[in-house]
Amino acid sequence: MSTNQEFDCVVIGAGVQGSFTAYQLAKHKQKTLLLEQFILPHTRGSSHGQTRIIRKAYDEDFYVNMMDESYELWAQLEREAGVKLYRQTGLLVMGPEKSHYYEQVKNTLQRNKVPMVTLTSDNFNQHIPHVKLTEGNGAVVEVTAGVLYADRALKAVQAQFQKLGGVIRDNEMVMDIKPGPIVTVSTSAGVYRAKRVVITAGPWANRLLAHTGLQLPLEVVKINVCYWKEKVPGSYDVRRRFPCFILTESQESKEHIYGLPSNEYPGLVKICYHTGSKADPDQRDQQTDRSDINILQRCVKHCFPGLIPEPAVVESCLYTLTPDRHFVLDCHPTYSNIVIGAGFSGHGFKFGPIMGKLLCELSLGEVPSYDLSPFRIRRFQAKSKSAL
Ligand SMILES: Cc1cc2nc3c(=O)[nH]c(=O)nc-3n(C[C@H](O)[C@H](O)[C@H](O)COP(=O)(O)OP(=O)(O)OC[C@H]3O[C@@H](n4cnc5c(N)ncnc54)[C@H](O)[C@@H]3O)c2cc1C
Ligand SMILES: O=C(O)[C@@H]1CCCCN1
Repeated sequence: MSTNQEFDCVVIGAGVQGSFTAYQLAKHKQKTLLLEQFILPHTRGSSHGQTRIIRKAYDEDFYVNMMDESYELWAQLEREAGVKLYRQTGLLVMGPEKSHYYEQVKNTLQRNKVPMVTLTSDNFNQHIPHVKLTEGNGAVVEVTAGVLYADRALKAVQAQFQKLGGVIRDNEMVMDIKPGPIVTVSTSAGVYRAKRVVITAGPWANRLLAHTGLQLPLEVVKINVCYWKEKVPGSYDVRRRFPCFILTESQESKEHIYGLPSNEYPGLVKICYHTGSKADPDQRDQQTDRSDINILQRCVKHCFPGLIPEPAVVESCLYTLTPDRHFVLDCHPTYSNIVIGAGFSGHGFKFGPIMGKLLCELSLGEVPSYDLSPFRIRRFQAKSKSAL
């Protein structure tokens, strides 16, 4: 393909958000190019890995409402692609009974009539074996939550995008963006012109936005993705209906600790800490701080007696955090034909299908299907530096 072509839309970044956005644009008959700096599939950004949690257990109604449709869109992709992407496991949410966040999650689930079971200290271990419920903690199970097969999902949505006539060019880094009524996108291999551009560059978002004179208050942190060995094989196995879980906070940690049943690596349970240390996305593995792993070890020792409290495998991933941990879904404040999806703050994968739909709507100048006020750039007013 000549590298001097014109498109209706160029999407920059083939993570889960860019891939679903490109897929939605192609569904809307837009001649779309999806650009990715690395050879696909890769493990350098935020969307890689075998599994992610899908849930409605949030403290905000707007996330629960979006998740209603997101589940439907995940099922639609499963049908179109003929692959299984979702496995229901339930989600165990544990947290201090009286803490604001735990109470908010419980109330939001009840208010939105999300199927859930409230456990007590008396019946907890009948439902959830091999886990210790800390004194003073409450526990609810969100029934329809489960596991998304992340790598498989990326492959599926990118394949559907191509089947719809979409073009993916990977191993092609975007080096410059020249805004205008027709945007010029220069890459390591050529120059493209497009009526509209969507920037879904994950941890590299601010690098790209700099070409448009905009910086957002985003912080990139490295996540140590830890897997812990079962003392008795199968104790925490997805086939024994062990659920995903979130421990909202504890003595050891102010941030969530979360995990999934042993699945992708037989006999190993993925348990991570919901933040990490500041990292440069291109130097991720120079960041060697392991204080998060120490927090996880104390939690595993205290709450998961059936696991060896030393990670058997440690992989890594990146979060791009906004100050309020809500996403950025908006048009560029100066160039309305440049749309931004960024700052997914470690919890955006499950929303991929909805993010694709919303970023596509923004790009086409349509009224978004949901109220995007929690996600608009203006909320950072004092913080976003626009040189223009
Ligand atoms: C360990 C971990 C656990 C998580 N758990 C969950 C979970 O259980 N449930 C959930 O819903 N979410 C979860 N998340 C969050 C979720 O994975 C992310 O929010 C989501 O993947 C972000 O996707 P993205 O497309 O914005 O970013 P990315 O996947 O990073 O995609 C951005 C892409 O842009 C490309 N790019 C950047 N710059 C350029 C350029 N100049 N030219 C071309 N391409 C470029 C990058 O190479 C990358 O492929 C987790 C994240 C991590 C790290
Ligand atoms: O988005 C999620 O569901 C997971 C678990 C909770 C912390 C963020 N990542």
